[in-house]
Amino acid sequence: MSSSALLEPTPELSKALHQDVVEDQSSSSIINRLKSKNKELQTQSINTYKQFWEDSENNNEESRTTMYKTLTNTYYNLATDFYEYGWGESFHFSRRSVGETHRESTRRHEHLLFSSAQIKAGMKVLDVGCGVGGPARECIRFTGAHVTGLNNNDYQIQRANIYAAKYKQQDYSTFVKGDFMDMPFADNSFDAVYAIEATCHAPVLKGVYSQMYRVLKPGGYFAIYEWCLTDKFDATNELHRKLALDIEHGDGIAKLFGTDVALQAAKDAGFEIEVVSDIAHETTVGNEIPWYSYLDVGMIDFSGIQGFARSHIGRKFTSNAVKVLEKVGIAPEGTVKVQDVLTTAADSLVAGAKIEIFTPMYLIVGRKPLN
Ligand SMILES: CC(C)=CCC[C@@H](C)[C@H]1CC[C@H]2C3=C(CC[C@]12C)[C@@]1(C)CC[C@H](O)C[C@@H]1CC3
Repeated sequence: MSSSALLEPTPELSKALHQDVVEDQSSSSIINRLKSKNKELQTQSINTYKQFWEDSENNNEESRTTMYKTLTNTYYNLATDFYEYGWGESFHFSRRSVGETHRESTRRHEHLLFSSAQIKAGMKVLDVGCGVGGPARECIRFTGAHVTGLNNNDYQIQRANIYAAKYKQQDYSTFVKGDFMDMPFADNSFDAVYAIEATCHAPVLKGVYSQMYRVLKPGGYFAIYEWCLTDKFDATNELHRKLALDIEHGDGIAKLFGTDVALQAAKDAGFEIEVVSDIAHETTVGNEIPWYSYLDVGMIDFSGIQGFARSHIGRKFTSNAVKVLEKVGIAPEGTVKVQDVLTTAADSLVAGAKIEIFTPMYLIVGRKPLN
C-alpha cells in the first residue's frame, strides 16, 4: 500500500465523516458521537492509519515527515472524541500536586505558560495547534487577551467554535484552519505566541518555530511546551527505539526530536532564549505526582466518568464497551482499533516517562529581538 492511501483530510471529508455532530451545540456523549459518524469513512480512516504504520514503506522517517499533515489530521479525526471523553477540553499533560485535581493542575500548567509569554489584557495572541481550544479559552479568562487558535484539523476547529459560542467568547477568539509550517498570517502580527504539546507534529521544528518568529511582533514573547526525547534516549537501544516509535504511532507524530534539537531550533529561528527547563523533572512544593500518573497501572480516579475513563482500568472498560458497541452496530467497525492506538499511546508514554527518555513539557521561552 502506498502512503497516499490515507484519506485526504479535506473539509468535505471532515463534514462527511463527523456528520451532524459538528452542528451539535451541547456536549454530546461519546456514544452519541460514535453513533453519528459516517461508518464507512470512520472504518476507512482507522484502517488506513493502521496500515500506514504497518507498511514498511511508510514506516520510515522520511515518508512519515513528508506525510505529516495527512498523518496528524487522520489521527485527530479518530482521536478527538476520545480525548474529550477521557481528558477534557485541554489536550495536554500537567504536573500535579497532592490535593490538586486534573482540572486545577491543567489550569496551573496553562497559567505558567501564559505568564511566561507575558500575555496581558488586550494583546493579540496566537495559539499554535490549538486543539479544540481549551487552553485558548483559559488564556482569555486568565489574561483578557484576544486569542487566535491555529489548527489544521477541520473537526477540531468546529469543536473549538462550538465551545467559543457555548462560553460566550466569540468576541475574544478566532479559530483559523491552517498549516503551522506555512501560517496564513502577516509578519509581525501577534503580541505573543505560544504552543502547548502541539509543535511535536511538525516535520522540522525549526520550520514551525521560524513561522512563530515571523508572525510575532519584535519584542514579543514565544513560549512552548515541547514533546521531546531527553538526553537519556539512546538511539542504539532497541527498547528506547520501540518506545519512541510507539509514542509516534499512538499520538500521530511523524518524528520525535531531542531536547537539544528543540532548543537549537528555537535559537536558529532567531529567538533570544530566556528560559529552558524540562519541567517534568522540576520539583515544587507538594509536587509529588508524576504527569503520567493518571495513565499508569493501579491509578484509579473516582472524580467522575472522565476520571475513570482516563485510568488504566477505565481504558480496559472502554475497550470492552467499544467492542460491544461495535458488535451491535452503534460504533463504526474499527473503533476498537482506535482505542488500541490510544492504548499504545498511553502505555508507551508511561513507559518512556518512567525510564526518563521522554518529556511532554520541555519549556522554552524566548523573545523576538526588538531590532
Ligand atoms: C498527542 C499530543 C501531542 C498531545 C496529547 C496529550 C494527551 C492529552 C493525550 C496523549 C494520550 C491520550 C489518551 C487519552 C486522552 C488524551 C491523552 C492523554 C485517553 C485517556 C482518552 C480516553 C481513551 O479511552 C483512552 C486514552 C488513552 C490515551
